[in-house]
Amino acid sequence: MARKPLIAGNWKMNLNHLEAIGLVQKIAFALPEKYFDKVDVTVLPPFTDIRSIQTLVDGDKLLVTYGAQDLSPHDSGAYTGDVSGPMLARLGCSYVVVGHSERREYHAEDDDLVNKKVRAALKHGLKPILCVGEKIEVREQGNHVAHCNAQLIAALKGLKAEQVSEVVVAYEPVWAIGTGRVATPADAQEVCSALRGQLAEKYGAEIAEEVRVLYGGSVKSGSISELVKQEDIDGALVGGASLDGEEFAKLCALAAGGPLP
Ligand SMILES: O=C[C@H](O)COP(=O)(O)O
Repeated sequence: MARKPLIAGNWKMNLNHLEAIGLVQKIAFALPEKYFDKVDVTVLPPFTDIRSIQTLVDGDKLLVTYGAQDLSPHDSGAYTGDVSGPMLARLGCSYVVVGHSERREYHAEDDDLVNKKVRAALKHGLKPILCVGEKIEVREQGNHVAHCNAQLIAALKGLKAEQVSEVVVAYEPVWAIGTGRVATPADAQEVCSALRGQLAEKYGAEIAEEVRVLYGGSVKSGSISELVKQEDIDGALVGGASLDGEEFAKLCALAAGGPLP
């Protein structure tokens, strides 16, 4: 089964709601509708931008979807500062990032919490974009594949096979994030293919064929084509390059197989 590529723009902690509207308009203007047959495009803004993006997307019937960068493992209650799955679902979010290395590092999120967040997302009809990836020391020791497989299996613990088919996996080597040092297509393919292999072993070949596995880490329009040519890479989780509307639209068009708009 051919998987439709997904390009997800993780804005991280950038852009207020007015700037967010401007960026989504730029993307929609630069990327004609025909591209959306061949690539799914989503933006992942800060929470404070989501309502404005929802209004724009709904009002102008844009084909760009949107989501969030994190969610609470809880549905409601006394969890100051948290934002829940039901709240995001009500705002029309399609995706939510879970287990990004920046959350693991700066908010001490462990595999158990990541698992709870994956479950919370699925419970409310949000597709989790589950991030896994190794730090440089792990790669230097040659343990990157085992490390990423272990993160994947821990995050999916207790899920049924049909739930796993809703998950998007993103392989993001920590050493490639925001460094300008993109993994080679072969390095990225090695891990993405191993992750799909793990999914096949645990949940069956059919499910593993359905799951989209993205690569993330310094992806730009100049590197996307070679990455998506790899058998097991179904798109990208893009940070820095997603903040530039024209560059992001170009990247999406190339992931769709071109031509450039
Ligand atoms: O979520 C996105 C990644 O952390 C990649 O960020 P980057 O493209 O700025 O390296």
